[in-house]
Amino acid sequence: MLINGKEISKQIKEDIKKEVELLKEEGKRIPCLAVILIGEDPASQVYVRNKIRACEFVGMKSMTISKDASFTQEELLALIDSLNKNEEVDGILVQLPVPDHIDEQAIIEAIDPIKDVDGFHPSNVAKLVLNEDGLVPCTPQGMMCMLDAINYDLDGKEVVVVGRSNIVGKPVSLLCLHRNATVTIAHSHTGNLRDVTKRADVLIAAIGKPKFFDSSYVKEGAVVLDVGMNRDENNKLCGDVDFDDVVDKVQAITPVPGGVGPMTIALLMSNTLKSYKAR
Ligand SMILES: Nc1nc(=O)c2c([nH]1)NC[C@@H]1CN(c3ccc(C(=O)N[C@@H](CCC(=O)O)C(=O)O)cc3)C=[N+]21
Repeated sequence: MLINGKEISKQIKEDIKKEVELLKEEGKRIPCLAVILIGEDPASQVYVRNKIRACEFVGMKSMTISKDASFTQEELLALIDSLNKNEEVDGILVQLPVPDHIDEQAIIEAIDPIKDVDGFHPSNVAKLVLNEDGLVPCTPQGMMCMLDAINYDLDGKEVVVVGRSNIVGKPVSLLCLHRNATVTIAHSHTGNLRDVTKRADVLIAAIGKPKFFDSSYVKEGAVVLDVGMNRDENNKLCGDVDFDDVVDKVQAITPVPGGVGPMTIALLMSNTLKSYKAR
């Protein structure tokens, strides 16, 4: 079974669109997302454009603030401060990665946690660890929605997450744990990775290596969620999973493109609406 992220994300955005339309009918203020892009990375420009397009689809306002790569950390902190204070702005997203001369963690911590639609601020991270209500990173949330879409119950299941980033690996592990899965986090220092991943009822691939996981890494009947966003030898978009090799062995799998990526954007809209309501 193919888990169609494009379709599931469309449904989520349709629901948000209805909520925003209701706000408009009631004469209320419209939710607004501010996206900051530093530098000219072409991939980042594509993602930011997709985010703005999603705002238009759901009827939200958006602000794109593009600065060239020489923009300083002090200037960026001042910009974030002004957006924190701007009553019209509900969500603030600084597109990552930022140039080397900017301290990423300092930027994340400068964003008002109530406007932190990425869910990367330490106070939102703490809430996630404690299973309290807060803003949760978009990609991990999107993956939970994909499991919900196929009615997959994580309770008692073995989940193996490969990758330990703050953006994907760690938060998705916590979400699975909170649904009573047995969670293993594997990474570049894991010995016998194949032995670990072959135990997985749910395999979450988030290492950034094109087509790394072939069928020898996957248990028969597993569910595979592919977070990879890579280019293959023909410069075609591909995931961390060798889709063609794995597809016949699994219960369900997410494609790339059209899988986790579109879900990330839909959940960004959802987080922006959540920030709006909280404010
Ligand atoms: N502060 C911050 N927040 C992020 O959420 C964030 C970020 N920085 N930096 C970069 C990564 C990457 N990311 C993607 C979102 C959507 C697609 C997406 O829509 N992908 C399409 C294909 C897009 C294409 O054609 O290239 C798909 O998979 O079907 C991909 C990648 C968000 N990120």
